[in-house]
Amino acid sequence: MTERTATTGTLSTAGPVLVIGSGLLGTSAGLALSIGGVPVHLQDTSPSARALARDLGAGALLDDGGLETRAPQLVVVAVPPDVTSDVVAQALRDHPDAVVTDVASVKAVILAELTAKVDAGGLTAADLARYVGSHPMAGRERSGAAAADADLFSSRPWVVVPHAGSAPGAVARVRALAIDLGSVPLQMGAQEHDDAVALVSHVPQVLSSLVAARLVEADDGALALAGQGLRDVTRIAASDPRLWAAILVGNAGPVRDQLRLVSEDLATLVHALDAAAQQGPLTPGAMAAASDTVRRGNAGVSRVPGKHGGARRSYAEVTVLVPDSEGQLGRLFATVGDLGVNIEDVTMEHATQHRVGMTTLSVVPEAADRLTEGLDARGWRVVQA
Ligand SMILES: NC(=O)c1ccc[n+]([C@@H]2O[C@H](COP(=O)([O-])OP(=O)(O)OC[C@H]3O[C@@H](n4cnc5c(N)ncnc54)[C@H](O)[C@@H]3O)[C@@H](O)[C@H]2O)c1
Ligand SMILES: O=C(O)C(=O)C[C@]1(C(=O)O)C=C[C@@H](O)C=C1
Repeated sequence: MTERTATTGTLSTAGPVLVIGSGLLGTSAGLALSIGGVPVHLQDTSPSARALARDLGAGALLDDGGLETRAPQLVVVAVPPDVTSDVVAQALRDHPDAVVTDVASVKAVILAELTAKVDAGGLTAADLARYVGSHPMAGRERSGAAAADADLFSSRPWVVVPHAGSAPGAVARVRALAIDLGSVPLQMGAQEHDDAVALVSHVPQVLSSLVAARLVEADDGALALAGQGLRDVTRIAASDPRLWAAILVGNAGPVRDQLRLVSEDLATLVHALDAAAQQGPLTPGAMAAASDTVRRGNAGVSRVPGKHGGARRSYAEVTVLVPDSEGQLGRLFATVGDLGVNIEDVTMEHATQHRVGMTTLSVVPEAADRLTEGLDARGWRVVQA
């Protein structure tokens, strides 16, 4: 977690802000707002979750007394998607002067549930005008306050999802929150959002989980060969099953549609590999189908935006063998800094049998030779590509 001290009055969000749900997202938002000098109140059905968020510096608790007495101006609901509409509706009723947003990963189902509450008389249309859904495209595979980070939202897209009746002032306040937390706000309708995240977030989660699930009964011998490819594909397979079950069923139609397309592609490849397995690798069509799978993936991955949401830039990679002991990685980074080179990205692969890590530094191509020579001259073992 990032250690930063509070600064007063640097954000445009007016407090107090009430954060309901003090897990990963709520605590991260509470930390960033508190550091920016905005008073934050925390609520959570779990006493231990809210106490942990308070102890980490994300805000104050009702249980402790001494809360800022002014009513909240903004409520941020950061609870699982399946309970979000109930919590949003209660917040709209309890805090009649506040704008209410939620950060759930699905949007259309929550808006439909809130609209149904208006139709049933449990909420007024004027209440609903103060609600603007949102979704920061930032997170990680761990849940709870302990994984929170004040910089979680930094440079990430934050989708602001107004509905037809949202008050313009409410939309502006949610956009301001996104900017205050370091994000880049984008505006979309609920269904447009859900279709987009099915493709870029929900299906990747399913496929990562399915690949990792194949490992459950794998031999230890096979697992000992695991390299960076497997680690890259399975990082998000460690995500919370309860949260993701609610996300997947909450966006069932768009996720099903994307998975059907993936499953058609998979069936084509399986068919070609079946022919190669039975009739030999050079059986007509097999190479074409295999290469097409990877080639279409190349075309897709080249469209994934790079760092800070900009166009993906090609970096040169310099791989260095780093002894797996205290301070070695810090020493490597310090040497790279002394050489005047900026590290754009870094990945580590641990050799399973030796106490050494392969550290791959991504740098701008112009710096690669200087870095390689400089590290070599200072005794680092640079692995030639
Ligand atoms: N995890 C991610 O990467 C990520 C990213 C973007 C958005 N989101 C969305 O943010 C929301 C929160 O996710 P998270 O990862 O912080 O989950 P989390 O499990 O870390 O935290 C959720 C918190 O909500 C509390 N809670 C549950 N029901 C409640 C209720 N009725 N009232 C008050 N508190 C309640 C839980 O006790 C828990 O502390 C979800 O809707 C999720 O879809 C998650
Ligand atoms: O980086 C991760 O670990 C995430 O899963 C983050 C991620 C994503 O898919 O980008 C996951 C779900 C959220 O709704 C938003 C962000």
